[in-house]
Amino acid sequence: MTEPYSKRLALAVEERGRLCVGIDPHPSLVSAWGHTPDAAGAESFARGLIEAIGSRVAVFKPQSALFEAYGSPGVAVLERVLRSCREAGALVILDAKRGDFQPTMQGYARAYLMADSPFAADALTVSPYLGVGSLQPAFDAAAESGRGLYVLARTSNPEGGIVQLASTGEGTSVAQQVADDVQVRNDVVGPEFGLVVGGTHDDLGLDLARFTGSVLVPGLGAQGATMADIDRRFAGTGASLLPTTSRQVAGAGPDAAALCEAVDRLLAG
Ligand SMILES: O=C(O)c1cc(=O)[nH]c(=O)n1[C@@H]1O[C@H](COP(=O)(O)O)[C@@H](O)[C@H]1O
Repeated sequence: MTEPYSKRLALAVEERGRLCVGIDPHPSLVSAWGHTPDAAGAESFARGLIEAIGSRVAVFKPQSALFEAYGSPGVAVLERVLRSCREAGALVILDAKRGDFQPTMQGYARAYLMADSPFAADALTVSPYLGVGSLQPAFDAAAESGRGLYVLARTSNPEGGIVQLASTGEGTSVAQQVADDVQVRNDVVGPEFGLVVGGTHDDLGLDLARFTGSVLVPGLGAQGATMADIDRRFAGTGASLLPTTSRQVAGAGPDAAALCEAVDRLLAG
C-alpha cells in the first residue's frame, strides 16, 4: 500500500461520499435475492452488490462470520470478495472483530494486516476486550503496511453498555479508556486507527473531542438509526464519521437500479 489508510479513506470519501456498505450474506438475504443459501449463493450476492454499487460507494465492509458460516468454500469466497471490492475502486474494511492475547494476535496480523496476507483488506475491525495492549501486534502490522484498524469502543447493540459503560475505577468509562488508548497510538503514527461507535445511542458514553481517527458508525437502517439521528447524536464531537449499513442497502436488491437508489438516498442524508 503506497499511501497510509487515513489518506486513502479521506480521498475515497471526498470522491464518493461518507458511506460504507456492509456485505453480509445472511442466508435469508441470499435466498431473497434468488440464490441458494450456500457459498455459491453468497458469492453471487456479494458480486451483485459490488457490480451494482462498487463504483459509487467509498467503502465496503464484508462480514467475515457470514462467509465462514458457509465453510471453507465460503472462506474462499471471502478472499475473492476482498479482491473484487478493491478492483471496483472501493476501499474495504474486513469486519472480523478479532481480539486475542499478543502471541495469537500476531497470527491475526499475519492473516489480515500484512502485504501478503490472504485476507488483506484496507482495514480490520478488532475487539479490545482482552485489553487494548493485547492488540499491539495488530497496531504494529497495520502501521507498517499502511492499513487501518477499527477498535470497538461503544458498539451499536443494547447489550454492549454493561461492559463498555462500566467505570474503570479512574472515573472514565471503559469505552472512553479504549478511545484514549487508541488515540495514544494515533498521536505517534498519525490518524490511522479508528473506533467503532454505534449510531443507536442518544448518549454516546464517550467524548470524541480529542480523537483524530475515523469513527465507523453502524446502526443505520435495520438497527433503527437514520443519517439525521447519527448527525444529531455526534453533533459537536468533531469526529470524522463513516456511517455503515448492511441490510438497508442489500435489502433493496437484487435490482441494480434499486441498490443504487438506496445508496444515493443515504448519501443525500
Ligand atoms: O464492527 C461492526 O461492523 C459492527 C459494530 C457494531 O457495533 N455494530 C454492528 O452492527 N456492526 C456490524 O455492522 C453490521 C450491521 O448490519 P446492519 O444492521 O444490517 O446494518 C453487521 O455486520 C454488524 O456485525
